[in-house]
Amino acid sequence: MSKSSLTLIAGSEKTKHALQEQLEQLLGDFVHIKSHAADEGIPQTLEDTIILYSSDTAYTRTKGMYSLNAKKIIVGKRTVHHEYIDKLLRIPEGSAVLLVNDDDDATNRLIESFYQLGIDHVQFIPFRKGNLFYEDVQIAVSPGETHLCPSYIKEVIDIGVRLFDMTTILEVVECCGLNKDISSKISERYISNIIELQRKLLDAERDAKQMSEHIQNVVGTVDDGILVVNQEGRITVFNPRLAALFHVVVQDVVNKDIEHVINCRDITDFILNGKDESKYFEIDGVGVVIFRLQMTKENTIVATFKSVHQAFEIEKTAQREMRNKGFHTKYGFNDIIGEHAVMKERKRIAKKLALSEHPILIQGETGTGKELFAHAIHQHSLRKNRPFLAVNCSALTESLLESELFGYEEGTFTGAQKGGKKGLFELADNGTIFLDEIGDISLTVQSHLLRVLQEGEIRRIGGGRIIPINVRVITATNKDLQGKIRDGSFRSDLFYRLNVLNLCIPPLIERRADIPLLIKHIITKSGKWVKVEQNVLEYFMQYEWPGNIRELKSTIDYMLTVCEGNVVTKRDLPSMLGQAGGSVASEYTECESMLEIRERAFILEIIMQCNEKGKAASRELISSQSKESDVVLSPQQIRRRLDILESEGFVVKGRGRAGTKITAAGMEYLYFLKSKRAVYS
Ligand SMILES: Nc1ncnc2c1ncn2[C@@H]1O[C@H](COP(=O)(O)OP(=O)(O)OP(=O)(O)O)[C@@H](O)[C@H]1O
Repeated sequence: MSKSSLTLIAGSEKTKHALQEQLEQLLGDFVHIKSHAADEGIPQTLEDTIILYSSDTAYTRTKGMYSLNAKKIIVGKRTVHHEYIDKLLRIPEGSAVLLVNDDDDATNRLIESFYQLGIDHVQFIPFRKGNLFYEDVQIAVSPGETHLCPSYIKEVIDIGVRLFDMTTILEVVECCGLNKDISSKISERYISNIIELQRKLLDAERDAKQMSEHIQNVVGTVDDGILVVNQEGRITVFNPRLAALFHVVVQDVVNKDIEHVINCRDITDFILNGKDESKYFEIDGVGVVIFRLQMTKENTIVATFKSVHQAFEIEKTAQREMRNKGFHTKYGFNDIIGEHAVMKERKRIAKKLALSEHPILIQGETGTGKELFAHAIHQHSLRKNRPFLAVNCSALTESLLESELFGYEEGTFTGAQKGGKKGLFELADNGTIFLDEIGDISLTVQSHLLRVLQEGEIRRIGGGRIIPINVRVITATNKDLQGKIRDGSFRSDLFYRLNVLNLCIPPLIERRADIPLLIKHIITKSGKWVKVEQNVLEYFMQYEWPGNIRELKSTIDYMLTVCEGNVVTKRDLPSMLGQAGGSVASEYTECESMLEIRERAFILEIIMQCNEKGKAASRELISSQSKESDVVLSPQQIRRRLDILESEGFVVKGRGRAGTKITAAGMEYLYFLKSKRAVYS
């Protein structure tokens, strides 16, 4: 079959090329195509099977210029090149868009065809020659006539030459008398171009989806709660951390109105309309600071929820750094929780005592916070920038305590450090020394200490050199010192030296109203976002707390470790609560001494902390941490103790680098040891 023939007549050369290319691509295999542009001049005689005009304008502009002999004349209809539709759809909704073409009629027709194509999210304004300013217009669109655009317009989208639409192509196919197979092949070619665009759009959509999933995953790993709301107050981002805080499921809250999800007016008001950058809130007893950021360009608000615990952690790291450089206090009066009138009064008095230079004796039951007060007093004193050194007198043997306190000269005893060692009194010079459990020191150490206090100078063990010292002494005990004086185990002259100022800390049962506050404080510091069931609280309010706040703290720590989900229930109570001072000890092998209790508790505590962080608890790690505590243990000593703990079923030792793990029985035992330690006397 011989090829049909077609002549294309276009207005401009540029249009001619673009349309010739389109026709070649679609019909070139079956139709012979020639083309002319009015710009270049058209032959006097045009003779062909089909004469195809690029547009109405091309037809009316050229029709008298030549003699015409054709079987069929077609005036083509054109539409936006599919590749540009995507660009047009990306113009922000509601924008005013100037449509620039070289002919007013063509401009109007183009606008009409845009609307018909469904590109109606913007408002098209027709360009008129001679009118160079269009108010509020920042974007222009032009089918290849961009040189006509007013120069102030920032963004010009060139949609290129528009191509023949499907109906024009089908009309040509019909006139050429091509068989069905060929005509369907041609329409498939036309459609495949559109499918290609669709594919690109799908690719872009998939990329965007992947990117959004990636961002979701990143947001999911962040330790802070993240919330984003759009201008209508609907939630667009709500990360899992936040879902845990509000006890909701992420999928259920995205796209919901923020006020339906967070039903605390103060919080939603702050997020939506707050003037400050950040604000503190309590959400189900958890202290958080919300930081808000208004993203004006995107019309969204981003709120980050930071746990107060993190702030504590940062502070702790900073304090650790400080301590590495010198010896500093860890706590101030603000760390002592207690709103009960007696506590308030004790804090007021302690602040006054802090400012004097005299020794202070702090008395109170075990775990009432005596050490905490000692720290706070130093921090409030004029010596606050000088060292603060604490020593637990009951944890050391007599000779070790002496050498720790007063130091020794080189060669004093086997194993003594080369060059001798400074004692804590020397190290604390111009600062404060805190002697905890002073009631437990031997008569020998008592007389040594008395001499130091009377003379204001020390002599290292094994040395003759006198070293003047300027140290303020704070002591603490849970023992009845007067009773000890009566039975001759404590020197009265030392007592009067130490007890110049006296502070008595009340036990927890005398200030039960502080229990909820303390619970909240302990949970917040643990970093867990959980709630405590009302009946647990009621139980806590009735319990005697012989180990005071230390016992309360270790009970809550235990419950936080074993509880499931976000609520601490009565099920999580340690089975031994209330029996700490009672007969339960018979369940476990009796510890020989307070030191053994401390050692076992220390080792188990470190293992539990490591396990919680997913780290391996090696002997070396436990040993190195022990150096910073009041139980110093070598890796060999730890090995022996771990063997015993394993034989008792409290730990499981891993091979190689796996480290040791605490068992559930071990956790209960740890709790028991802590409470035992608390009531031990
Ligand atoms: N008022 C309080 N506010 C917050 N935490 C407290 C308070 N009192 C005690 N604690 C916490 O309880 C635990 C025991 O406190 P501390 O060691 O100061 O007690 P203590 O009276 O010195 O005990 P002991 O007589 O056994 O040496 C610590 O973890 C401490 O931080």
